[in-house]
Amino acid sequence: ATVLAHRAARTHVCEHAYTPQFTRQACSMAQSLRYLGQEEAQRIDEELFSEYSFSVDQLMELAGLSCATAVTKAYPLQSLLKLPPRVLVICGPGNNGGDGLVCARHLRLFGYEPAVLYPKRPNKQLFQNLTIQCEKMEIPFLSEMPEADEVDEVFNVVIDAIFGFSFKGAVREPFAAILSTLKKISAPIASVDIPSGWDVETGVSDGIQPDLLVSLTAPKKAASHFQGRYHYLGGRFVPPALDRKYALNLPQYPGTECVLRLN
Ligand SMILES: NC(=O)C1=CN([C@@H]2O[C@H](COP(=O)(O)OP(=O)(O)OC[C@H]3O[C@@H](n4cnc5c(N)ncnc54)[C@H](OP(=O)(O)O)[C@@H]3O)[C@@H](O)[C@H]2O)[C@@H](O)CC1
Ligand SMILES: [K+]
Repeated sequence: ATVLAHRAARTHVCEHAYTPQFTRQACSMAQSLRYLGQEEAQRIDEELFSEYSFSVDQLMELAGLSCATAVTKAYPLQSLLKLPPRVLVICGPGNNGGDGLVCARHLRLFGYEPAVLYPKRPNKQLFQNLTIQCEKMEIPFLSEMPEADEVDEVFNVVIDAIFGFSFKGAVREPFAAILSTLKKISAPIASVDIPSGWDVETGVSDGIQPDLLVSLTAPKKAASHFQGRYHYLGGRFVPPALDRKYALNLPQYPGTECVLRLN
């Protein structure tokens, strides 16, 4: 809780910060950005669809765009050492994987050269559409996970869109082998919503260690264990009433930005 309060104190935009009645610290503590448990994250997700009538496609598009934007800010094209500017996007079987496909498409539009690994594809129209969109953008799909040294040789960044807030239990194949390769690479890992393989609330001690984490809607509790350089908040689609109901205390995004750096 101390870590979270500290992070929030550093990042929260506080309208009372400069008035004499409130010290910056007291005000930030009262309005800390909340880190969500697994069930709460799933409930909010469900409510966005049922009560607020969003479609999955809509929110996934905004989530994936946030991820591509955060990647672009953390690893600008001109800073990349390996050319062409290839990034590997690994997509899992749920909506986190869908965010990854959207992210790949936007990264292509931003000038990167993404390649996608999508080993377990759900039989749903949404994911088929996202796959076709990537193919039409001339994004290659890999047939297998490259070895760790090959990843380091070819790719500047690896996007981890394997599991999100619905992950539970021990990792099953083929993702266990993929995650064990990711633990060996030195290229930076950018995780979408949760570092894959981490318990959504408690994290893990021996898991992958992403360099960038993009928390969508609001950070999940595991994010308090994140040790990487860049933590962004994305998914700028939360209606104010939902923010109030769950006391999310979402910070103000700057201007028209779709991401906000938390640390
Ligand atoms: N409101 C928001 O914030 C929005 C959130 N969005 C995104 O949605 C994400 C949540 O998506 P989600 O609910 O589809 O689940 P997700 O985490 O992708 O994985 C489920 C899949 O993983 C599998 N699986 C589970 N455990 C496993 C294991 N141990 N080992 C192996 N497999 C395992 C499981 O398989 P099953 O158990 O069904 O066999 C299932 O197929 C969220 O994090 C965010 O990125 C945006 O798109 C839109 C707005
Ligand atoms: K992930």
